[in-house]
Amino acid sequence: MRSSWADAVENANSGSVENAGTSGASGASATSKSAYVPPHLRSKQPTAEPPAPSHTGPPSASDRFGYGGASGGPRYGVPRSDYGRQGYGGGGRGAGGWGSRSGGWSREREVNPFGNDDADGLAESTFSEQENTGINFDAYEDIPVETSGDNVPPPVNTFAEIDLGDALNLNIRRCKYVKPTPVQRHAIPISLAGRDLMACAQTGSGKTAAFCFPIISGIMRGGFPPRPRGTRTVFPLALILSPTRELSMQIHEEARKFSYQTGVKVVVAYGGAPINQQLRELERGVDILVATPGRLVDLLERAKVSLQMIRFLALDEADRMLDMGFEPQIRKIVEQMDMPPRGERQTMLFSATFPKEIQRLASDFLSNYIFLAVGRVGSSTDLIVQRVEFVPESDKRSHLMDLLHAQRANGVHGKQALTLVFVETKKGADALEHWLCMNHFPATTIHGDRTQQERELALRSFKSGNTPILVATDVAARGLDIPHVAHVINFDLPNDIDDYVHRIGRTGRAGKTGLATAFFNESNMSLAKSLAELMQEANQEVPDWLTRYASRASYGGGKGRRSSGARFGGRDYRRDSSYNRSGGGSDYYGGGGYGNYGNYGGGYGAGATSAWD
Ligand SMILES: Nc1ncnc2c1ncn2[C@@H]1O[C@H](COP(=O)(O)OP(=O)(O)OP(=O)(O)O)[C@@H](O)[C@H]1O
Repeated sequence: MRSSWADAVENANSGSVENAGTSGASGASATSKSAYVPPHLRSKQPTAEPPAPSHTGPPSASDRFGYGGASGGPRYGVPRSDYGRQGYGGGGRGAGGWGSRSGGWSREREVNPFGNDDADGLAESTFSEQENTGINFDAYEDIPVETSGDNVPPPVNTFAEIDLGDALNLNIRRCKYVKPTPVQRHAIPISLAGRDLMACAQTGSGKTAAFCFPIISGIMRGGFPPRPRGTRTVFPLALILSPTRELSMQIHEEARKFSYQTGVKVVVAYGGAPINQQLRELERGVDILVATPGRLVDLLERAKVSLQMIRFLALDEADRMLDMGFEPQIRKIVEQMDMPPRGERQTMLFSATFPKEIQRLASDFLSNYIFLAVGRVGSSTDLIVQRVEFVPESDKRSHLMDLLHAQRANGVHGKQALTLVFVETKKGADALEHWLCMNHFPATTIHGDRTQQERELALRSFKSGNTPILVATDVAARGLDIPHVAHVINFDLPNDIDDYVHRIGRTGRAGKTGLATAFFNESNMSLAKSLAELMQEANQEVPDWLTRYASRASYGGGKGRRSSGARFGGRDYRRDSSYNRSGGGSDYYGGGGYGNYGNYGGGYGAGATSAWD
């Protein structure tokens, strides 16, 4: 087990903030956590006013930041010619904040997403070598990093090396981020240089900030162009898409922290919540729109949102977004509406897993991109101890009970540690929750058949520890950053090894350690080989019986979802000769086309989208 950057951050902060590195969606401070109200329940702007900002206004695009020359490239230099046709009011707000937007958001009214932090004290200090030397990043020194593409910008070691701007730097400090994580070290300079990026890095390694920082900084750097007047359509400058409502909410919360007092306005839109509230929020002004695909398509079809001013497009969990369930919607949003084409916008794709077939598909959306893999593509972090136990179907409940009893006995003051239990079906989730509650284990569920309000309530109750057991379907498998999840139990294993990687990645985040237990039986044979390989790669103890199952050739490969050998490639598909024979389309090593896309089996059947979105 390694210690790492998050532990080191805590040390550097002298333990003053518990679990500073895992503040995540629920807030960088306890104050922001308790003040949280889910977006769909916000019926009006909060009345509580934050203290007036100590500085006078948002940065000017031209004079505030010392961005080196054409790092943003010609993409954002001049407003596109069609802006003039829309009846723009001319003045706009220039590089100004929301105060100058008619009927809009003013920075003075911006709710402090950090709660009552010591902003003034933080403002006085700057990043310094001294702070960073206290951090043990050695654990990551040997992490394999692969980059490919033309003229890859070099990585940085500190935030101070990159000019993200004063306001954003202050927010980074408020988040207690002392030093960039490995993926941030590489991805941020690449994105700041204006390059398209396909980035793969392990779960919990800070990918959200890796795409948010360049977007926020890029918007500030490029200035806030005037938007059309006389229309209720809104024109965001950046779009961040994610597969689940809860993940979109979390990214929104994070992005709001990062963009606090920068003048950049972040709005979220997702399904299952009243659209009118989201429309009102959008009409108050939006620079960065975080959305789930289904709700966005709805907004686009109603002409409430136009994508014609998009400069930045980020797909979080990009492989999931381009898998069968979402790909048509993503294609519609990116290619068939009014979004500037690739090459004109900057596109960033992030995930912990990136099967080569999906890489090929994703390359349709990218232009002369850089591929970045921090750690092996699709690998799990070795901060998570993985255990696999052979448990026949009929014994699963009693086995779970044993685990939970043991955990409770070992817990502080007999308290149950936060435990996330993954099951395959929504019905199975409800049944298990009921059974757990009957047996005096407080549990709740999150799955696609629950109302959005129930889902959010369940998540809050779990995060707070009031209901320390969350039974979930794959809707909670990706991206959710829940501090203190001690144990992930795969009560039912998924069909696909990448889903397993994401599920167990709900623990062992931000450098913290975690435990993952899987119940394996005959129904999981198709996963044996890839599971054994994954565990081996993450230096885990592989039980002999699993090795034996894995060695049986007939069980290899895993339900045809992945072409064999693709998984642990850990590399850019453009370098793989077998993927280049079809030729055409790609702007690097040939490639193009849809490869094995039609072969995708398992995973998410038709109709899954609505449950996710
Ligand atoms: N530079 C940093 N220093 C300390 N903590 C950080 C830093 N960057 C991010 N974090 C924290 O690490 C945690 C994980 O980050 P994040 O949710 O972005 O991971 P991720 O790579 O997107 O994970 P996943 O693959 O599961 O989506 C968060 O709590 C975040 O606040």
